[in-house]
Amino acid sequence: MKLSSTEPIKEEKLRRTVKQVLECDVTKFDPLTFASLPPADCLLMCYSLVATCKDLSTYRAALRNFSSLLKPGGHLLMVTTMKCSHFVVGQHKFPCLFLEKEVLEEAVKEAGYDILQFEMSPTCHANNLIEHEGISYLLAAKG
Ligand SMILES: C[S@@+](CC[C@H](N)C(=O)[O-])C[C@H]1O[C@@H](n2cnc3c(N)ncnc32)[C@H](O)[C@@H]1O
Repeated sequence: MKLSSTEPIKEEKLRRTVKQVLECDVTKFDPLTFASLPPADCLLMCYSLVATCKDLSTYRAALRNFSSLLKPGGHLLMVTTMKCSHFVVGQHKFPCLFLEKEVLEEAVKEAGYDILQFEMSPTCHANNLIEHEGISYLLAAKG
């Protein structure tokens, strides 16, 4: 992979900004088992829940568990591969939760959020390691 000339600067900035790395298990009612943090202003979830949850009820529960880390009025920013059936890592093929826009929005609302913005990009990852139809960007506020 070729890095752009701004990558070292971005990496340095990120390393300065990140203060702590914590273990998190979204399948647990209390996802940060070994730590206690004040409620966050913002949560960022990228490509994780569809890869982690085997069905919709697990997905809904994980979203609720994860959201317990956010303060009321705080923001959730979620990036999701849409209509994804599987992804490949090395020799292994993993199933992915197949999500459509309406189902995703319903799950987010059910977890106690007001959706502020939802955008779909038809852009797909340019390789055959993942089968999907676009990427969604969702911004929501916790009620
Ligand atoms: C497809 S990767 C996305 C990684 C990263 N967020 C990114 O954007 O590149 C899915 C991630 O979900 C994490 N994961 C799997 N099970 C999890 C769980 N129960 N709780 C929290 N994260 C989990 C994996 O460790 C992995 O990093």
